[in-house]
Amino acid sequence: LISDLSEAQSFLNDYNTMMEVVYSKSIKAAWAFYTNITDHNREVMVAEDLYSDQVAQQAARNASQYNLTIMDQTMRREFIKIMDIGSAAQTDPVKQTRLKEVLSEMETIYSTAKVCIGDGECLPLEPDLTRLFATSRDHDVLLAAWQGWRDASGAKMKELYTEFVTLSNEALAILGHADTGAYWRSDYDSPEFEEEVRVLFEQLRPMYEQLHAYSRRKLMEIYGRDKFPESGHIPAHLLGNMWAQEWLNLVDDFMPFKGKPSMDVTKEMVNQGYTPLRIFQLADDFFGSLGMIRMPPEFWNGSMLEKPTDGREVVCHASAWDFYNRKDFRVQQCTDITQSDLETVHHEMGHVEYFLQYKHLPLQLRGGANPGFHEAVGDVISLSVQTPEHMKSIGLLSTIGNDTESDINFLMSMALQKIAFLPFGYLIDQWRWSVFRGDTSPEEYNDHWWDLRCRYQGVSPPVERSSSDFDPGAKYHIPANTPYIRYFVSFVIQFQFHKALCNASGYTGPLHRCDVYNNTEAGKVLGDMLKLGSSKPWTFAMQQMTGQATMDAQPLMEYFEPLLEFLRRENGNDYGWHPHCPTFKRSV
Ligand SMILES: O=C(CCC(O)(O)[C@H](Cc1ccccc1)NC(=O)c1ccccc1)N[C@@H](Cc1c[nH]c2ccccc12)C(=O)O
Ligand SMILES: [Zn+2]
Repeated sequence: LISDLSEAQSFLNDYNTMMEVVYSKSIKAAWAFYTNITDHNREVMVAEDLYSDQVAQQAARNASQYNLTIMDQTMRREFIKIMDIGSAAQTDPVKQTRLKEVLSEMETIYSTAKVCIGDGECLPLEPDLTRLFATSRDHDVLLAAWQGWRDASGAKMKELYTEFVTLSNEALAILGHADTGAYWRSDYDSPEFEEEVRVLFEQLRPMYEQLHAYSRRKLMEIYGRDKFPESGHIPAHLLGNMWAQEWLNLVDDFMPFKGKPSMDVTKEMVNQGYTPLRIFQLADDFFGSLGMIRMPPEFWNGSMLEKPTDGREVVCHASAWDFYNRKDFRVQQCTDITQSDLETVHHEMGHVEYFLQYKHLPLQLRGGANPGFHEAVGDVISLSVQTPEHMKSIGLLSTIGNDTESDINFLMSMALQKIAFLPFGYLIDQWRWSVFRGDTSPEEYNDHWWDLRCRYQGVSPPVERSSSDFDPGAKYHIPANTPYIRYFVSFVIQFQFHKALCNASGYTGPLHRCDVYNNTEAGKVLGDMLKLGSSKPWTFAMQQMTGQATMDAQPLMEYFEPLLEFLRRENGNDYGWHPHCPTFKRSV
């Protein structure tokens, strides 16, 4: 083994120079495909990816010649990351090509899926079906869209997903990973990670149960009790979202105290002629107010901020892009003028702020402290933006009610985004981890999915499901093969971060009314954490920013405490649901 540190350092320098060129070329090909889905662009992307995999394989082989024991922590960390190349480890060209083709085919099916309704009109997910779920209160229309979407997306990719699981596990086994899920969990540096997130979920479950009970009661008033199963579940198509993952669109129906200003600023944004560009400029202004890095010209010139109108098929699910050349940083989003997309814009820009803050680091250290950190950055900013104070200061809210009732209304709008999401954020990778480790066979894919949905989310299928359905495939992250527990982690730690920034800014009021806009002390605390990238274990970054080294649900519970009290009073003993899905009465 080579035990010369200067040689190891020059290997790293050469590696960075070479891989910046290789990766940015491969990412440019991916961008071309995501912003214009054609067979040609897909083939070019697959070919570029195969090439960069081979270069990564060679670099990993070279890196394994060096003696890690003589290196400092950061250099050793960099070498370990260079050697852990994930699914790029597959050296069989047929299998490697097939793996990439299967993934790009599933991504294409999902991103071009449409639901054809009556008069030959076929609706895509964004913006049409998303708007329909936000605005329609027609049970049958929602059911047709819910079922149609699953027929057009998930049902079309069950065989492909089955093939993907085998190919992915095989590739990762070459590096010694037990399965794909084990590889994904290794990003959190803790062998007890599964247990840690289970404990967090159990801590937060009672709060979700209270919100679920309140929501169920409100929905029964709208749709009639006969539309709800005896088991206590809420039918999955009635929560204002294609996956029932966030319920913000129901805020006006769910508002506890009527007669107060609506917490849904979507109408106001439309009335004021908001454009996608203006929403991005608003988010950019917030980062600037914290003394953090604003988006560079390349961002504004290169990004795709709205769905093209030239008939091109694009991947509309939002994404942020680091081209690993320290110059090009972009967002791709089919931005609609809604409050939900106002959040997503801040979420995506949070990814880019992280890119900008760590771009000075060697390539392998340009990543989140852990994947949950990357997902939390934009959401922390959004917690300040959504306060009534901030909404009023940007002219999207007319009056701020400081009375208890207005406060509860505001907390309800936040709970419909953050509390509603928790079981969904938790269950997706419970399902995937069990598939990757072989505990769930392809015949069981859909049944296990609904078992988790009924058990943890208290949501049931509105129509009977069959084994030819593949409902997990109707959610972007499954065909896109993007891990999901990162969002559950983010929804917990973003409140720890929010509390740390509020403390740093000298704020002493209730956590849910804190707005750190214009506060450069808060910006410094956040920026200093982002600058670490993945150069240190995430516990170090957490300790530096919040004073403790663990994930902790306490700040989230503190934030929502006043609402929980209200919900417990409202619900009394009328809460909870049967862990198993309701059975469908066979029509005789
Ligand atoms: O998927 C997203 C946002 C998209 C993303 O920014 O997380 C994107 C997903 C993606 C990953 C890989 C390829 C393509 C898309 N992640 C990134 O762009 C990204 C970029 C760099 C580092 C890490 C992530 N949000 C999730 C979770 C979520 C629901 N509601 C929310 C509200 C606010 C924030 C997140 C959510 C969802 O829509 O279900
Ligand atoms: Zn994200």
